[in-house]
Amino acid sequence: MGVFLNINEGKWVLGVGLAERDILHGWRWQVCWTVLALLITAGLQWMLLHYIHANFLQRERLGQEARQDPLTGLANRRGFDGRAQRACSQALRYGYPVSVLTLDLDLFKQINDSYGHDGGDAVLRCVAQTLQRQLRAGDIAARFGGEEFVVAMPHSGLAAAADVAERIRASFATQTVTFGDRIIRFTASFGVAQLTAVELEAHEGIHAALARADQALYRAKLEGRNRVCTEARPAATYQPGTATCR
Ligand SMILES: Nc1nc2c(ncn2[C@@H]2O[C@H](COP(=O)(O)OP(=O)(O)OP(=O)(O)O)[C@@H](O)[C@H]2O)c(=O)[nH]1
Repeated sequence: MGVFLNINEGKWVLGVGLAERDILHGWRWQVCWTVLALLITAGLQWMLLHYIHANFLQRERLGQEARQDPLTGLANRRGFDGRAQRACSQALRYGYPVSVLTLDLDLFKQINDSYGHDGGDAVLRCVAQTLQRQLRAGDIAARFGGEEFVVAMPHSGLAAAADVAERIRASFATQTVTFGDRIIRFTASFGVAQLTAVELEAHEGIHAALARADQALYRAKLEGRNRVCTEARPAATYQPGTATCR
């Protein structure tokens, strides 16, 4: 509080008011508290956002792991199903074909027996890498377990898919896996089938085509392995039980 006396042209003027220091004293504290409160709020918000982000990333990672084969990094059955289903819906909508191939390594037990489980695993990783190199970006490759792999190929009819399978087969047959100071050679057998219009439309129709590809694969094994077999007829008129090999 301040008292001011002003003598002006013989008149006395008395003024009473707060000193500048008193006014600013409260104001400064208010600013300090406000800034502190803002900083605390911002810190809490940052911590909350950080927690939500970390939680989101963890969920994403767990979801990814649930859809991925840990050995090869390819999709597992669950990952394949989701992506293949979407690919079939798109194919149906835009009117293009989808084919599938299944592949199974030949005499893989012998590889495990000769080079151990780690040697076998090295071959499985090599298979996955070769598939990723040979396939188009829109193709969906997966490991269903053991030495069994599948690929869904949007935009590929039966003949085109068989060509892709043949290219992969040839690639396997000529490449080697270096395991320590040893060289592992391997081959695989392939079955190929094209989804029918009904299968494209049906929920999980791709599994019917995979079953036909498996029948063709079985023929490939019977006929001597290291070969590609396709279902025998165009997908629209296919009767189960027939397959051609090359
Ligand atoms: N290294 C390794 N081996 C596996 C894995 N999963 C399954 N196997 C092995 O794969 C082998 C499959 O053998 P089989 O089903 O007899 O088939 P195959 O020897 O390939 O013979 P064909 O299919 O008739 O050519 C078994 O020895 C399994 O133990 C895996 O994740 N890693």
